[in-house]
Amino acid sequence: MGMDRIAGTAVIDGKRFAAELLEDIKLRVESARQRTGKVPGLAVVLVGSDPASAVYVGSKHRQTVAAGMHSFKYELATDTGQAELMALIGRLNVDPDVHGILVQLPLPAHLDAAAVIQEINPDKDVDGFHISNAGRLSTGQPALVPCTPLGCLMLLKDRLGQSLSGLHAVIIGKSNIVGKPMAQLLLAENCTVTIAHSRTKNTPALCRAADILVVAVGRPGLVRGDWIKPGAVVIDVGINRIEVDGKSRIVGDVAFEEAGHAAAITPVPGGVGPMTIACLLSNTLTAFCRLNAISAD
Ligand SMILES: Nc1nc2c(c(=O)[nH]1)N[C@@H](CN(C=O)c1ccc(C(=O)N[C@@H](CCC(=O)O)C(=O)O)cc1)CN2
Repeated sequence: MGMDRIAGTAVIDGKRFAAELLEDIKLRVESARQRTGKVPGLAVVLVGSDPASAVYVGSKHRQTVAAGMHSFKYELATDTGQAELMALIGRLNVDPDVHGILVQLPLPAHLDAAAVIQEINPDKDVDGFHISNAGRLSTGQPALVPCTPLGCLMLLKDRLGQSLSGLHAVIIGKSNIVGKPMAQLLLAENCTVTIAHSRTKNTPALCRAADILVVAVGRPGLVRGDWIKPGAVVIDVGINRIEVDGKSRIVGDVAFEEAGHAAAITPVPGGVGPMTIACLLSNTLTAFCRLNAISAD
């Protein structure tokens, strides 16, 4: 995978990696279609009018179609009730043309997001958020894995070679959709894993010992340059929208311009974000193949 450099640091081109992955997925979708006569279908449910969510759902729809899959988009009003949303999921669970289901997060505050996630058939849970998939991941069983951590792992393995064994990985953030599954994935790679969070007292010191640093907090520029161990690989999951000179831009959780002594770092935008969507399509193909009892190759 191609990488540019800032000073001595390689910039990990997640956008390019994701594009290459999507080309591979497109070929595998066509192979699956030839073998089964069916096309993988992804259902995306958007509730409300959050602008960022609308951008991401639009991108998921376009890339699903570009990969040769069927995309089913459901746009529900902000005041949609819990029962109505649960009923839609129930219909999608048994729809033979739907192999992947996701409900875009965050949901409006009146909705019980945990219950919504639990309503999804685990075999169609292409976000990998269902308790069944989270439990399978934590116990080393085959599971649908959350898209962002899966994409981060792909970038790390591409950068560090296929073995991460023995490396010290520090993850800042303990969310169910990134931090916790990221820790499980790196533990499965035989990393020594530390999870730091808002109550951790010595986060900068922990980071300075990290060979791999994954930051998933949602605070712009939280990680300063002197938190980064020389030669470390930094994965910035942050997507923070800020105003600079009256213009809106997206920045990560790491002070990118201070990370010159890292061996490599993902940019924001153009790093982890595109991998999230590529891994969603990979998960949808995986779910399709399992539901149709064929190999994913
Ligand atoms: N049901 C889910 N909801 C959310 C998830 C998820 O995995 N499943 N993750 C995030 C949002 N997200 C996907 O939904 C996502 C975020 C960012 C990107 C991305 O490509 N970002 C670009 C910049 C795009 C922009 O201009 O904002 C980049 O980083 O280069 C893709 C998907 C929360 N919700």
